[in-house]
Amino acid sequence: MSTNKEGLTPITVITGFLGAGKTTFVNYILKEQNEWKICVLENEFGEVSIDDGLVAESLDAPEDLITMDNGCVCCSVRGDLVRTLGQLTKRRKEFHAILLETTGLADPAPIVYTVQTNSKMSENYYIDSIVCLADCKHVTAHLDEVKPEGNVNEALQQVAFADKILLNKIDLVTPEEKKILKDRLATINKFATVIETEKSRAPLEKILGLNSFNMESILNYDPEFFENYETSKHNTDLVQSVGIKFQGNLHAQWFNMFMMDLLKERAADLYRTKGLLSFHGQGDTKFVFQGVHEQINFGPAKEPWAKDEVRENKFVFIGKDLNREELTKSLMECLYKEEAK
Ligand SMILES: Nc1nc2c(ncn2[C@@H]2O[C@H](COP(=O)(O)OP(=O)(O)OP(=O)(O)O)[C@@H](O)[C@H]2O)c(=O)[nH]1
Repeated sequence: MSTNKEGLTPITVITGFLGAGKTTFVNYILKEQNEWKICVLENEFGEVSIDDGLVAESLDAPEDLITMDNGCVCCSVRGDLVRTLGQLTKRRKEFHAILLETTGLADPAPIVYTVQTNSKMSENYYIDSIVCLADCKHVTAHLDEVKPEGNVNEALQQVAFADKILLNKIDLVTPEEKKILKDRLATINKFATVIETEKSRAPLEKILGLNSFNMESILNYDPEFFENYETSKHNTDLVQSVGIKFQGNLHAQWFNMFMMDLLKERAADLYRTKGLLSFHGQGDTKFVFQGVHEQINFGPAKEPWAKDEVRENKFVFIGKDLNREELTKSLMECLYKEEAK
């Protein structure tokens, strides 16, 4: 490993707004980087956890994935993150690197603050890099969002604090749109290295083990950083997460119609949708559903339903003004019923 912090364990903090490609990036690293033993800390915004299952499929050992589920890591940073990294101290020398995947609504500032100022953290770990995934198609709208007084714009903070910005999903924009976006990002953060990616596939020699985290550029962005970030300043109440779980097989056509109608009306408000689904007539195939606003990916999971696994459909909707009862009712109506043949 090329690091000047011998003896400490490097942490790569992976940030970026909801659906930008963070989990795709973690999975890509786990597949590409075969020589390193990597520990993944996963923190997901959403009442029902789906990403941990998708990351676990790429790991050799299940104990190398630690899920932090006591809320958003930047809000509970002194609790969950400090405790998790504290417990990991005993095992940390087993690992070449730690990947910390934050939620799409996390402000990286309190995380940086804690690792830099908490002696138990700084005696064992250091931040190697803050990598921000930026979804070329949607990041501008999130950067433009005006937040109520006293609340940070998380998308802006994520870009501002990064030393690497992965301009992801370049397949979804024109060269002109990409140029405008690059110029915009440079007005927020002119220090970060920008790497264009599709499916988060950045050359890893440009990402890992470079000790590229730069406190100076952060202080340049926010000279009062150490006074400002003892507590988190984002408000997750502005965005709702509705998690729904139920057993049974879905009717493919009814579910498709439900999703199409929902997106037609609510794509702008629906930041993120995720699901693990069981369909009638599809045998043991487990389906994964991934949506970012109007952009939907749908297909079979890598692993089918296991023999003794309960076939529970799981959905997460993250966005504004979501109605839990309505969503639950509409989804339950998509269940296949014998008499509906
Ligand atoms: N078209 C396109 N889709 C992509 C690209 N990269 C990732 N995706 C898709 O975008 C969706 C979201 O990707 P994730 O990796 O789950 O995003 P995330 O940032 O982890 O999402 P959250 O954890 O919910 O914040 C998935 O359906 C991915 O397959 C890309 O370069 N192009």
